[in-house]
Amino acid sequence: MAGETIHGHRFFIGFGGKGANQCVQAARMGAKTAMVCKVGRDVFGNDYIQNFKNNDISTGNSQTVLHWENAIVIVAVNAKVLVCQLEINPDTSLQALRMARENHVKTICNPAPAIADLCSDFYKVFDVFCCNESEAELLTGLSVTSVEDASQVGLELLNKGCGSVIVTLGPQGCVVCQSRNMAPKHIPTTAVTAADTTGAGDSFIGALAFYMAHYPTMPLEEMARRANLVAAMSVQTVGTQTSFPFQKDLPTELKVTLDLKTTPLICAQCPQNYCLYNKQNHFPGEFWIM
Ligand SMILES: Nc1ncnc2c1ncn2[C@@H]1O[C@H](COP(=O)(O)OP(=O)(O)OP(=O)(O)O)[C@@H](O)[C@H]1O
Repeated sequence: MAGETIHGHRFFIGFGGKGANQCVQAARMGAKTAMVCKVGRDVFGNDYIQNFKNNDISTGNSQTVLHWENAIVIVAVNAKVLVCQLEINPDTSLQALRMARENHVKTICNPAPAIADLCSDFYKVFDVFCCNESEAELLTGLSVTSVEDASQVGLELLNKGCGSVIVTLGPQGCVVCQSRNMAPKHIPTTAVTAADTTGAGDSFIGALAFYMAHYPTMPLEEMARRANLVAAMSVQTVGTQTSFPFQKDLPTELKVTLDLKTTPLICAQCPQNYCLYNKQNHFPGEFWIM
């Protein structure tokens, strides 16, 4: 009842915010990451920034502020991938996405928390639009309860101007739609025993950002398949950031061996210099540096 004092059984504070979670997951996969944000100049803000540092995330473009004020921050764009959400003023995200595009930086837009009347420009300024079922519903007005529904909203989002769309579907994985191949593709995930699915979407996006940065030529479906598997690992442990796997926890198939980054692996089975990391995931025409 409202106003009633009751006994709690557990108290837990964890770091969050979608952007922060996604950044932490990408960093744990091995990506060089930076977070651009403002936090309050207080104990929570300090701990928040320290958490980024603990995860090897650069905070040089983040600020602690006493009073919330608006400022235009021009960040020299020197990144492979930019990930934006709608947790800040959408105009700011839109501007950042435009700047990234002008500077040939790949972009992921995660329209969360979703707003029904998202400016139509939004659908045109990023490379990948990644949303969950409820966000997809709010943005399109179509209900999403199945793979078929997700395929339908994916196509609807392509009609709004998106180049590539991923709709995540919890234990059913995700659906990928691309304007250059209008057939939606369902990418299932492995069945796991979920302990806590909070933050699964952020783990998925962090992993996706990592693959986009490290394997720019990998097909989006393959990135989504791998991101599914990383997110599936995260749901097996309680907590949000605390459940996100590190590179060392990943099965070999999902790993990038960073010290081999400059050593191309040549595929002996191919007539050309294809790089083969895993025989199951071989994409002719690509040269991967692992
Ligand atoms: N029970 C599960 N089993 C396996 N994988 C899961 C499960 N739940 C989520 N996932 C993985 O996580 C991805 C994102 O999940 P979901 O669609 O639930 O995102 P979300 O609703 O944004 O999550 P959240 O809001 O909790 O961060 C899925 O595409 C899938 O890869």
